[in-house]
Amino acid sequence: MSSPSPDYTLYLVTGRELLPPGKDYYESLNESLEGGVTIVQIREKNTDTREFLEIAKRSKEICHRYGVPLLINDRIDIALAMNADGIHIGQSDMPIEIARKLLPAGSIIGVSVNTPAEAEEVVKGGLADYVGIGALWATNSKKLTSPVLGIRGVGPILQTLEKTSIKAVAIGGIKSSNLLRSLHGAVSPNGRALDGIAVVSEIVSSHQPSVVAQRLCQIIRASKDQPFNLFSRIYAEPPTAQVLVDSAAHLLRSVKEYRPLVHQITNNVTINQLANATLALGASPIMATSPHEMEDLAKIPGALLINFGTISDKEGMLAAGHYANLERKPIVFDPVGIGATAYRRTTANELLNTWQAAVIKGNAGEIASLIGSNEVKSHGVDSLGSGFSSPKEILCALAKRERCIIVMTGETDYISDGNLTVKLSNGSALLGDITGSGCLAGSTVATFCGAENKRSKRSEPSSGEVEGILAAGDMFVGAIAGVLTLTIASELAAQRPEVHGTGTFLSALIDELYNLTPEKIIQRAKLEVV
Ligand SMILES: Cc1ncc(COP(=O)(O)OP(=O)(O)O)c(N)n1
Ligand SMILES: Cc1nc(C(=O)O)sc1CCOP(=O)(O)O
Ligand SMILES: [Mg+2]
Repeated sequence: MSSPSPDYTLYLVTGRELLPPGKDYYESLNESLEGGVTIVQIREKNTDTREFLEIAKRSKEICHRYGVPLLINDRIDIALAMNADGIHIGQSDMPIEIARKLLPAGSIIGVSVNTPAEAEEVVKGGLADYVGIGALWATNSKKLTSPVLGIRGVGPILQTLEKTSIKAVAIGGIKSSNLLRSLHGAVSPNGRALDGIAVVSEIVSSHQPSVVAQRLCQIIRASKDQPFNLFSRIYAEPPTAQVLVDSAAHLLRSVKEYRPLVHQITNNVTINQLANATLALGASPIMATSPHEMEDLAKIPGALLINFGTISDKEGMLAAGHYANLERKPIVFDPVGIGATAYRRTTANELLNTWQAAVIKGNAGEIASLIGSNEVKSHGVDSLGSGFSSPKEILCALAKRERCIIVMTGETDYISDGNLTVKLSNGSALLGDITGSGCLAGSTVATFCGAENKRSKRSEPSSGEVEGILAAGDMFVGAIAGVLTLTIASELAAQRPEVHGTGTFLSALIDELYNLTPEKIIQRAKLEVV
């Protein structure tokens, strides 16, 4: 019977050159294992064979005290000489066919991959136990010969493994600070996630490797326990339209109770409108853009809206999103006009590669550009035509790929978390005649996501439960609430006798947001689960 597959959860690759001054290597290894490291690879790039062999033998003794397998990097001779549990080889190392022949049956063999094609080769060969996918982020611990993948580069590689038993770890620049982002985003479109994370410097360079290892393990195990979509609360059974409307309507009370700070990096066309809409709902807007204050700002409870209408603050957007993920604040991303220019598309990719959005909101043209569909065209920041023939299919696919809630605004609005999709039919035609109605939707969605985040953290869950979630709370309901409040307020505004055009409509709209109540939302909401 073949030996059980190793636990790849927390994969330590050693690097003695990175030890803190005075820290003994064997002590550090022992503490790392105490902290929860589940598999170890000895990586010695500039060590004489005799010394490497000695280190490998002693390391194996220590690892086996914890029942942890010990692998050797590159050097099959060393692995054979000290009867290692396996080896890790890269694309330019000993071919796996020869390694498999030389090593005892049952040895663990891992292969580095940087592209789906390399992963497909591994799958075709059928000889590897796992792949090391890297480099995920930039790293100083190895001179890279292949491009840094970024989060969005891992999914397609995992997709090639979907129907196999080959395990996968990611490696390269993974720290406690980007671990949740890495775990959440590194998933194939069909939900195949990583089996573990490989680190060198985050553990080796620490004076307290057991503390670091323990925390990394806690986060990795918690995120493995989380359902596919880490944002929307997984319902015992699919909620009815009425349950969703009631939840969304009553979230208005949380906005007024918690007055969440809604940090909005937006464009100079609509900034004043968005700030007033946020205030009208009872929340507190801050429109800061400097990257230098994002770390502090992210600590203040609430949510972050990133609307790249004028993309004049990219550095601020990158920093704000990074710290919002760290502080587990929901991020609403509005890729305004993404279909209009190549620069917008590459910037959106860069932003989404750096941080994980809780909600992505766009019109049909922007959604089409994000998912790479030609069915709907963009015209500048607007969308052309009557929309998708199957909006639910498009939104579910995008939600699964981006691992977040997708909001598509238009004459009819759609919201999906990849499993559940709702259609919302409220709204006055005058919304389409004023500037920034789409931007307003992003702002109201961020306002309610911020309130929901605050509400759901009211009773701090056990740390394990929060660890695995990037932004606590039901962002699906937050998104529904944001769209419903804006569209229902627009209907009420359009009916007011003093409204004779877009100018009076806009001020009436802010008034109606100010006077909105849960009852009005429940009474007027036109929402159906599709
Ligand atoms: C787990 C894991 N993944 C990738 C690597 C890199 O291996 P390789 O490409 O052979 O590069 P070197 O480590 O040999 O420089 C790894 N070692 N471990
Ligand atoms: C050993 C190794 N292999 C990589 C790859 O991309 O294959 S990146 C890497 C070094 C990872 O070190 P750190 O965790 O300190 O960034
Ligand atoms: Mg190698």
